[in-house]
Amino acid sequence: MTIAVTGPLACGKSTFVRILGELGAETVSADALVHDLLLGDEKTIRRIAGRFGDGVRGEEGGIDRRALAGVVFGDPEALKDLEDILHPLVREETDRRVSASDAEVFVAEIPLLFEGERSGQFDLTVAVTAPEERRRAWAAERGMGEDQRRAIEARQLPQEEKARRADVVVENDGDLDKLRGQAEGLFERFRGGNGRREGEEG
Ligand SMILES: CC(C)(COP(=O)(O)OP(=O)(O)OC[C@H]1O[C@@H](n2cnc3c(N)ncnc32)[C@H](O)[C@@H]1O)[C@@H](O)C(=O)NCCC(=O)NCCS
Ligand SMILES: Nc1ncnc2c1ncn2[C@@H]1O[C@H](COP(=O)(O)OP(=O)(O)OP(=O)(O)O)[C@@H](O)[C@H]1O
Repeated sequence: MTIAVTGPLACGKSTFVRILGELGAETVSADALVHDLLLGDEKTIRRIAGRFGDGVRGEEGGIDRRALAGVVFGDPEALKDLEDILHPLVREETDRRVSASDAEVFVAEIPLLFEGERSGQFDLTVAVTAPEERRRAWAAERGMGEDQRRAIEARQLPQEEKARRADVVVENDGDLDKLRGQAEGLFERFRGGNGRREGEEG
């Protein structure tokens, strides 16, 4: 069974997917694939430095993500150019991993799942949501400025809309033990190939 997990900025998607991985799912993250490309894929690094200048190069030869974030979050045209470079590569690698997998449960974390119209490729879609003030606090904790947070949110559908489109909604409104319990409950359903239960919240 293939499952796509999405959700807004700092809602706990990666944590939820990590728990599913610990329970036995094979997992992939679009954000992590991007980070790998920016760290070590020479061709991609050259294209991005060519478009955005050597100021976005890091000291170790890869791209400095913080510098690049400063350039693209807040400039929709620049962000689109970056997405045009990265999204086809991320899509290709995700598809390759799904096809190569023989795992009973395969989980892909895709922040722009519904914005990119990719949801039909998966057996089931899950949206993780969290109270807004909590998401803001988590974003601030990781050093993200208000302007950057707003720019990212402007590029994404509101979390209510993501939740409306998803087959299953996981409300991350408690502690980590609660989230683990939610993941365990869903994983048991996924394993039976029985994730889709219309209208029910996870
Ligand atoms: C700008 C970059 C270098 C910043 O890296 P950094 O490590 O600082 O942030 P990170 O990648 O963790 O992203 C922070 C948050 O923004 C979200 N986000 C990232 N890119 C986008 C985007 N194009 N549109 C909307 N949200 C985005 C992420 O899902 C995450 O929630 C990086 O996010 C990037 O290259 N983004 C463009 C590629 C992309 O669209 N990625 C989204 C998944 S494919
Ligand atoms: N239920 C929870 N209780 C306590 N902390 C949590 C909970 N869920 C997530 N967190 C913490 O909140 C932060 C954000 O979570 P996480 O990185 O999983 O979110 P994300 O949606 O993947 O973020 P991003 O949008 O940056 O990719 C992390 O520090 C994580 O440990």
